[in-house]
Amino acid sequence: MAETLTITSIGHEGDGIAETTSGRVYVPFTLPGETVAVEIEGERGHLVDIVTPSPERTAPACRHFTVCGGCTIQHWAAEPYQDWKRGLVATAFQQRGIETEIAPIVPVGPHTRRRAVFSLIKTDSGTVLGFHRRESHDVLAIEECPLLVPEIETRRERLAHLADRLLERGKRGRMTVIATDNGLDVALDEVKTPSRADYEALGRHSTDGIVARLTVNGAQIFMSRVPEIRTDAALLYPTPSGFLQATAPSETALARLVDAAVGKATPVADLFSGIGTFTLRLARRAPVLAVEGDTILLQALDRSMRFSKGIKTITARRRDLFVNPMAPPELKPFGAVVFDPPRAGAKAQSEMLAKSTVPKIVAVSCNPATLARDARILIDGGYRLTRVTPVDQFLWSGHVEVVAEFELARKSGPTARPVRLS
Ligand SMILES: C[S@@+](CC[C@H](N)C(=O)[O-])C[C@H]1O[C@@H](n2cnc3c(N)ncnc32)[C@H](O)[C@@H]1O
Repeated sequence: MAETLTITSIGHEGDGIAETTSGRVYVPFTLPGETVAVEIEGERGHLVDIVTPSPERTAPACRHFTVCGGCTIQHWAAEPYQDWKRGLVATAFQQRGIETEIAPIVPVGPHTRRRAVFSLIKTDSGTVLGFHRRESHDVLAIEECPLLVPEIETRRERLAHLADRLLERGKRGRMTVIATDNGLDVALDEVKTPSRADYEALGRHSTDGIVARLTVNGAQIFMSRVPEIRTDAALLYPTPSGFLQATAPSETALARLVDAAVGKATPVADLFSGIGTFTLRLARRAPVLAVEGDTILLQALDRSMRFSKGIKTITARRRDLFVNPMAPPELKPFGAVVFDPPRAGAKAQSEMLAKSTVPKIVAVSCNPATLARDARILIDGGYRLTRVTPVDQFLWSGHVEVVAEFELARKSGPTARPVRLS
C-alpha cells in the first residue's frame, strides 16, 4: 500500500530523501519539498504519485529519463541542481573536517559528451545499440541522448549497423565511441573475432568519412586517419580505450583552472598525465615532467609533443604512482605539481607531497570523497587549501569534477632551486 512522504533533501546519487520514524527512505525522481505517494521496500521508495510537486520541478530533457540507467536528475531547475552539486563537494570536505568555501560550479551544457560507451545486443530484428535500463542488464534502445554530441547521437543507427556483423543472435557486446575532430574513433569489445570476410566488410567503413579508426577486441581493424582533438594549445591524440576528459568545454574549463593555479611556477610536474591534456597547455609557459602509468597514453603524448610548436621541454616518464609515488627529494625541484588521478585518488602520492617543499599543488579529481581524503593529508602536512572549484562535467548525474588548489603554508626549508628538464 502506498504511503505519503515528504522529501527533505537529495542524496549524493540524486535520489530524494524522506526521513521517517523507521529511518531514511530514498525515492528516485523526487525533489525537496515534494509530498509523494510511494511504495516502500526497505530503504527504497517506489514513486507512485507526486502529490505536491516542487515549483523547482522541470520537464526532463530526454524521453528515456527514468527508464534509462544513465541520468538520475534531469527534473530539477538549473540553479538548485547546481547548488546541490556544489553541496556534494562541500559535504565531502566536511566529512574530512575541512571547512572551505566552494566556488560556484562551472556549468557544462547538454550535447557535449564526446565519449560514449554503448551496450549492444543482437535480437531477431537486428542489433540494438543503447544503454542499460535502470537497475537492469537489459539493453534499452535509445532514440535520443541529449548528453551526446550530435556527431555521435545522430549516428546511432549507423553504429549499430557497424556492430551487427560481429554479433551473434542473443549475444551482447560493447561499443566505445569518441567523437574527434576528424571522425569517430570506434572500439568494439566482447564481440566475435572478425574473419577475413568481416575484415573486408568492416574495412569498407574506412572510406565513409565518418569512422576514422575501428578497433575490435583491442586489435586495430583500420585507421583511415589518426583521430585527433584540437585544443587551445595543441593536438591531442585519444586512444581507443584510454582516458579522455568527457566533454570539450569541461576539459577547457579544467585546463584553465589548472593553468591559472600554476601561474608562473616553474618547472611543473603533471602526475597521472594521460595523453597530456594539462601537460601540453602547461608547457607553453614552463618545462613539464609528465608522469603516467599507461605506455599507450605516453605514446600519444609523444606524438602531440612532436607536432607542437613553441612549447618548453616536456619529459615523459612511465611510472606506477600508486606503488612508486614521487618522493620528496624528486619533488624538490618543482615550482608546482598537478595531479589528476583515477577515482581511487592519489593517497600514496599525497603522503609524499605532504612531506615535500613544493610551493603549489593543484589536484583535479572526479571523486570528491578521495579528493577530500587526499586534501586532508596535504593539509596535515602543512599545506593550505586556497580554492575549490567544481566543474559539472557529468551533467544530470551525481558525479562531479573538482579542482582544488593548495599552497605550502609551513616553512619550506631550503629554497627550491629550479632545474632544467631534458
Ligand atoms: C583521470 S585520468 C587523467 C588523465 C589526464 N590528466 C587528462 O586530463 O587527460 C587518470 C590517469 O591516471 C592514469 N593512472 C591510473 N593509475 C595509475 C597509476 N597507478 N600510476 C600512474 N598513472 C595511473 C590513467 O592511465 C589516466 O591516464
